[in-house]
Amino acid sequence: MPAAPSAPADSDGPIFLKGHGTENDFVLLPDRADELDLTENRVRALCDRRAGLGGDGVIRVVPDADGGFFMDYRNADGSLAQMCGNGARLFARYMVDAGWAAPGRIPFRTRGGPRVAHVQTSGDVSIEMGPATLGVASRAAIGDAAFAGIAVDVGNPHLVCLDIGDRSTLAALDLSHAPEFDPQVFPDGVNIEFVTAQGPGEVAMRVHERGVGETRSCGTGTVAVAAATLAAAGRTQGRVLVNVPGGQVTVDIAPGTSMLTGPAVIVAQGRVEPQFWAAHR
Ligand SMILES: N[C@@H](CCC[C@H](N)C(=O)O)C(=O)O
Repeated sequence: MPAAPSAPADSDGPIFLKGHGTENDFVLLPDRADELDLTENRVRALCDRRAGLGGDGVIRVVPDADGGFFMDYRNADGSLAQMCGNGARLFARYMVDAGWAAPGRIPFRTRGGPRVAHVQTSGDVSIEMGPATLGVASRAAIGDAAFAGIAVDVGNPHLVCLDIGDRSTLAALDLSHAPEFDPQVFPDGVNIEFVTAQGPGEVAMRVHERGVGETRSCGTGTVAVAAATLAAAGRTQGRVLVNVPGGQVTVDIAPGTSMLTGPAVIVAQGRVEPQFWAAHR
């Protein structure tokens, strides 16, 4: 179980934890005193997979003045995002394991609005993700190949491309570069999911994340995909199992809200070296 760290002094180099949710991996920075100066440069340095700790993003875990908690999520390129579903599970797992919150129902804030985690002493974590709102039809392109998609807002922006072919077509997509998208529909960039059906209530997807690149999972993306999958079948609620390269999550869509359930794994903890922290100010 992770220890509840004492207040990190910015000059000492902060306490960190490393973990993942379905292999979408993050550096957690517990910041009980809300004093860490988390610059874009520091986020990029921590997420660097060769010269840093490595991660798809950084999450600062911060208490709120009202006794609640704030998930300060940053993408690996240093940009801010409204919400991160896999990261939220890890954030909530940390708070329970470290004794910041009692097991059970844990409300918290994100830039995308309030959310609620459901965490027990062990096992999967569920996050009430709010509404997944379907928007306009749009397109993604990878080289000469175009894919019809639909915009879905899960607090952050997604472009879900359903029925792109079979599993081998999905596996063959080149996501080493960002797919093209319509900047008029997505002026702030977009996370793009490519999806194939796998049977009743089950799909497989790959994702290219805004501010990161291809990741092995995206929690908000799985919720967007579940909502789009159900809508394509004329449904507004139901359960969808979503297979991602890093594992499987369960998404329950209901009118006006959604629930994401999956693993949250803390792998290690330590302290960032003061020299590293100072060098990337
Ligand atoms: N991996 C996340 C999503 C992180 C934010 C995203 N890259 C964005 O910029 O919107 C998830 O699990 O939801």
